Amino acid sequence: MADHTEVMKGIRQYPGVRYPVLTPNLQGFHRAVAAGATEISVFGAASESFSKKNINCSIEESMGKFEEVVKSARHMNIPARGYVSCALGCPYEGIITPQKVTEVSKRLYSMGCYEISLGDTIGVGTPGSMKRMLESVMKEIPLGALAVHCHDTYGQALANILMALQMGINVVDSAVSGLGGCPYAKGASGNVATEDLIYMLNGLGLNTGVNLYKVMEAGDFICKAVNKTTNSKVAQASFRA
Ligand SMILES: CC(C)(COP(=O)([O-])OP(=O)([O-])OC[C@H]1O[C@@H](n2cnc3c(N)ncnc32)[C@H](O)[C@@H]1OP(=O)([O-])[O-])[C@@H](O)C(=O)NCCC(=O)NCCSC(=O)C[C@@](C)(O)CC(=O)[O-]
Repeated sequence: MADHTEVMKGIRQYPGVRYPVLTPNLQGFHRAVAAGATEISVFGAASESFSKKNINCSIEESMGKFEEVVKSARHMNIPARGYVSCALGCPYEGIITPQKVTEVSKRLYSMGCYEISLGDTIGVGTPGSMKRMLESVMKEIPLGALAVHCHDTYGQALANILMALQMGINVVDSAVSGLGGCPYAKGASGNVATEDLIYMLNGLGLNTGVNLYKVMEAGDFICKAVNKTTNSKVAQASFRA
């Protein structure tokens, strides 16, 4: 968390692009706003153990902190997004019930988060568990306020996303080259690669407005910059060709 001020100051922000900043508490919120953030995100979990490991507080304590952040954001007309980590499984507790995910999602939505991103943080989900979890959450939160955030540790991300799309979800988080991953979810790989997601959506005839080739260029650039190899199958296949 400590360097997000530098990141915010270092990026060139384009109109029409959203740059939400992770702010788990008021301190982070004020720092993010001072650095020019125009959207923020609070990030809770459906697992007590992960909440304590990731943000050093219980789920209940985190809700108190998030309420302060979201209230301050609303006063400043800054949109607030909410994440629920471990929505399909926890590295410490294993299976997480859809009811628990729904309970945490409802808390975030009712405090004022405009969208709830349901995170399969360690990528253990399958289309079956994604379906069961979404069936539960969708009973309590409008479809238009839901997103999915799938890590690809077990190679299930695109299948899980397809299940979510077929159930009406139309906001999907991804990361170029499949970079990322949570430092407190041991062994978790990055989010689904944006290149692979765009390739699948294009194949479904869904217009994302995103240029796949430009994403691949960006992926190639950032992998070289951080000395990583891409996790994108589309990029690997395309660069081999
Ligand atoms: C939340 C804390 C800071 C609590 O950490 P803490 O130790 O309970 O906080 P504290 O209030 O005792 O402060 C400790 C130090 O952190 C500083 N501090 C306090 N708050 C902030 C802040 N907001 N931004 C920057 N610095 C902060 C504070 O100033 C102090 O600095 P010191 O005086 O020791 O120099 C810590 O647990 C933390 O940084 N957690 C985040 C870890 C992380 O980056 N996790 C990955 C995020 S992505 C994710 O969670 C999953 C997601 C969203 O991607 C979806 C999914 O895949 O599931």
